[in-house]
Amino acid sequence: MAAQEKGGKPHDLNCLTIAELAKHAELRMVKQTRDYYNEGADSGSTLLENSTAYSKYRIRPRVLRDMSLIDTSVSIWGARNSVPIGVAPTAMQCLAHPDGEVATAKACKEAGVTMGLSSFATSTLEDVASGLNGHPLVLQLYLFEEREHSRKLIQRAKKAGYKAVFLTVDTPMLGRRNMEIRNQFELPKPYKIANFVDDSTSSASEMVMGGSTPESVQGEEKKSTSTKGYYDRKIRQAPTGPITFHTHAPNPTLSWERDIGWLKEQCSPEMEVWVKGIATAEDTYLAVRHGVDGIVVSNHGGRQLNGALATLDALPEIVEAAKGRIPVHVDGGIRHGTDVFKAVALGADFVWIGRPVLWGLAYKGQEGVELCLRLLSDEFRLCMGLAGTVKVEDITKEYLVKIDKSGFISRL
Ligand SMILES: Cc1cc2nc3c(=O)[nH]c(=O)nc-3n(C[C@H](O)[C@H](O)[C@H](O)COP(=O)(O)O)c2cc1C
Ligand SMILES: CC(C)CC(=O)C(=O)O
Repeated sequence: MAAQEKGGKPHDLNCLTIAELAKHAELRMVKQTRDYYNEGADSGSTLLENSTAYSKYRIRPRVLRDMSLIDTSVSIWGARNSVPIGVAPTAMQCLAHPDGEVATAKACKEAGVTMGLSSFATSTLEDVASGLNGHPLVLQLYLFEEREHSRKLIQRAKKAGYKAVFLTVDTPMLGRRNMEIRNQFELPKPYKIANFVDDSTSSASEMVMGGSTPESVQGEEKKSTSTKGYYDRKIRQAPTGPITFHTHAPNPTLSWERDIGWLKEQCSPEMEVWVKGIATAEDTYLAVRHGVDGIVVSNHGGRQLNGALATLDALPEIVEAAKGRIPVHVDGGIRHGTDVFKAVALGADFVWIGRPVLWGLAYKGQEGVELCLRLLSDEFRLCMGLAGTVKVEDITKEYLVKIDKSGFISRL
């Protein structure tokens, strides 16, 4: 069902909001995928609070300003992004739709937004980049203990024209996701963790989750062809989380001192180095001191440390600590154009969207991702217009108030 929106693409009358998109997607995903995509760690309280934090703020709209020429775009990595919104890296998108990350990338190009590709994508980074003609892409990295895997991946990303790497720093071990454990998550055939399929240093193309017990580690041993060192590692990793993925396991040894310098050397000069998963002012100072190019305030969509602060609540101290020296992006719980406005008003330069994109992909492949991005972009544009802001730079904390539990309203 479709109706023509004035001057734009047709509305999908079955799906006018991200909440409706989530419902459509739910019907199209098998249980294992739905649980993997939608779950948070432990009780899911951080997952929930990432979204509800937005309702603590209300907008102070200004009126009688000429709103006929609104510019929602921002500059990022030398290109114009149509809105301050990017697609966050999320693993294994072929679970949502057979076209997976390639469809997401095409939708991003169509919408004029940047895409983040997960290291654990089910499409190769080259397939995702091909045909995008320089449209900005960033590669999310898990820096493995075996540096060779990461080094190769970085070289490939440089060659394919990726603009930056996002080192994920909130995952020294995997958060506890109980539904994954219960479902004994397994990446179904024929899908592969595509970036490592041809990696001769390991056999990292299969993935099993849900194995936090020594028994399930043993279970996977039967499926694997890897070396003894690999099993040693898995056994060492096993009690720390519900996920095991061959030699490419979460790396508990990551540190500012040893790893950031190494990563910068590997990426320089073609790609910037960002860290994704910053949640405090203290780590923001360290990020600046270690020369990273930017940070993403993130708690991994509530999938890692449950009980961590909602990202919107963490944002102000981080913006203050960064003092404009490096860009500050944020993700987590963004489901409305007004959420994007509020995050920008609190000092974020840019926001990233995770699950809604997966829902779009599950709903209608590339078309569904385009729909997701269009809904958020249209809502953001409308919010800017109704709040009285013509350019993204106009959106400041002057446009927000905070409302506490008893209804007390304070200016920021
Ligand atoms: C299914 C799923 C897979 C994810 N995979 C990765 C990943 O491979 N690497 C990473 O850094 N973050 C990953 N994330 C976290 C996202 O990049 C992002 O931080 C989070 O989804 C933002 O929250 P939102 O889903 O509420 O928008 C994943 C999130 C989901 C939901
Ligand atoms: C393969 C996983 C480690 C991907 C991830 O980051 C996630 O599921 O949150």
